[in-house]
Amino acid sequence: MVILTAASQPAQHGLLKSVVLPCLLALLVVIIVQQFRSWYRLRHIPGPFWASVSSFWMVQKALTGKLHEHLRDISEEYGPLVRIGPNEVLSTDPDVLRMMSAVRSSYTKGDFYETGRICHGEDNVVSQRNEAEHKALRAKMASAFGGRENEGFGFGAGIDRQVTLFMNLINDRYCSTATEYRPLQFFEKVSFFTLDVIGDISFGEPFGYLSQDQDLYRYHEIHDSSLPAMNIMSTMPWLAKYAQAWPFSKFMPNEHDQIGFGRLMGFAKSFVDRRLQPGAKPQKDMMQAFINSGMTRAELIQQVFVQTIAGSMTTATAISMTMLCLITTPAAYMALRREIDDAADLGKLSSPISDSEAKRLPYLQAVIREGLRMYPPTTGLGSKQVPKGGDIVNGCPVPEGTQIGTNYFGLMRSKELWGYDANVFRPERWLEASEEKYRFMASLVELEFGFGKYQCLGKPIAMMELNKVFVELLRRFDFTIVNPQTPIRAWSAVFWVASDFWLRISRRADRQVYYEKECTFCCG
Ligand code: HEM
Repeated sequence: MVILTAASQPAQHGLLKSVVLPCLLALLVVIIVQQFRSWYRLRHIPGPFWASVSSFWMVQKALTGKLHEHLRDISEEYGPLVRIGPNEVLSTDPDVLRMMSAVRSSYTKGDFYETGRICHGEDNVVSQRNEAEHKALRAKMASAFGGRENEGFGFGAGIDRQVTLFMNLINDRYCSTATEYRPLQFFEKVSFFTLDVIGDISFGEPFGYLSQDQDLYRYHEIHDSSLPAMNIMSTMPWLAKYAQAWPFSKFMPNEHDQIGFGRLMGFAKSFVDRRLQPGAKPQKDMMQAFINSGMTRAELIQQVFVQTIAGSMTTATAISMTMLCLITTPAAYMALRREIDDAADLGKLSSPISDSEAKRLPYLQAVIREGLRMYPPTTGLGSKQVPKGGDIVNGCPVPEGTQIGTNYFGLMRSKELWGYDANVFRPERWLEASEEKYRFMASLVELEFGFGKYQCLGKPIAMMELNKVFVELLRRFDFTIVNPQTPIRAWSAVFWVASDFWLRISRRADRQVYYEKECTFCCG
């Protein structure tokens, strides 16, 4: 036995020397050549060295939850076109962003959008990278997002119902007094509101977050805990393909789960099947408009996910972060409250305020735009792919296949575009601007919703929610931050993940009129 082992050692050595080592060496050479070629392709685009040779630079920054800040810093250091990965560059030039997404642009959605696929093998409007199919799908969705389909149905009515429920929830459960302390985690309740708006206008009834006042199916908990993985995949989108394939797909949410995204899948399938049943009564909601425009069962199911995920946390972020800015900027807070009170005293405000009334309040409009500017709700790169033949961007040749991403946070905090006080929440900047400058600034903030052929379809819905919610909050309540040293915990992972935004809320002593109504919650 001993003799045999000893005899086999030289043979093993020989095998190692003649086959394994040369193979390893060849592999190493291939990797080095590949790395060199990938570095060489974009060598002329400035950026941090480690980012030019490996994706780990971005992964490491993403893991800090502050990728948006790191990207802003390097844009300031290197200019409008920066290399952030072996095949990835970052643009914070608004003209380049518009050019890439323009309706006739030959740029396409980049690898980043692989992470927008929710079910293995099924694309949705976000993840669909085939231009013709994306265009066809958007066309089918247009009438529903226009809000005009189905007589008597519009987004306004649904948002009004949910805004009223939201105000009632605060009034009945979370108003503190001298003898009672009832703090509220504002971000959580706002996301209950935005989810129920989506349920109401899309599926004909709210999910029930506001009426039950709890994180149904642990949706938020699971949403928040799944974002870090999505964040990493968004910096290395090829990972998404593996994560969605066997055996990893076994660990993905599935429709039989009782909680989280899996629960949403189960809901989506059974909801769509109910609506497609022969003889099902047509409803007055977006889903009906999707059905009427000929969307297939698979497309409808995917749309339930997109609607719920894309439409809820984004708007919840815009509302929460703007409230944070308002409460911590007393001059702005009081100016907005004065505008609301004056309009109410003159009988110019319905309850809830209508969209057109809100558009006539200049300070409110300034606050909404300034809030969006301070904290753009999406922080993902949203990379687009350079078309065949390459392109010249900011004077730099960029070869075909390169991924050009953006960072709205960097764009909105650019001192070059916004001035030396770009980091300050100052709604007055909108009122001081000339008409031309206002239009320019507004067009920059609108970029946060994407542009052209990829522009956010839900923008009118989000804007209507923003137009209503601040007025209804400020006309009724006073707000105090519970933890002045850390008012909120927020980090970015494609979207924002926020928690611990604790507020003490009390009824305004000088405006009693809104409380003379039935209590919806505690009194049943
Ligand atoms: C403040 C709130 C919101 C912001 C900032 C926002 C932002 C965005 C952005 C940046 C995109 C991607 C653009 C691109 O790919 O270049 C997008 C796409 C999309 N959003 Fe929104 N969104 C918001 C609210 C909503 C709402 C409320 C809904 C639906 C009810 C919605 C539905 C969609 C859909 C369906 C797409 C895919 C469009 C496509 O790929 O053609 N969004 N949004």
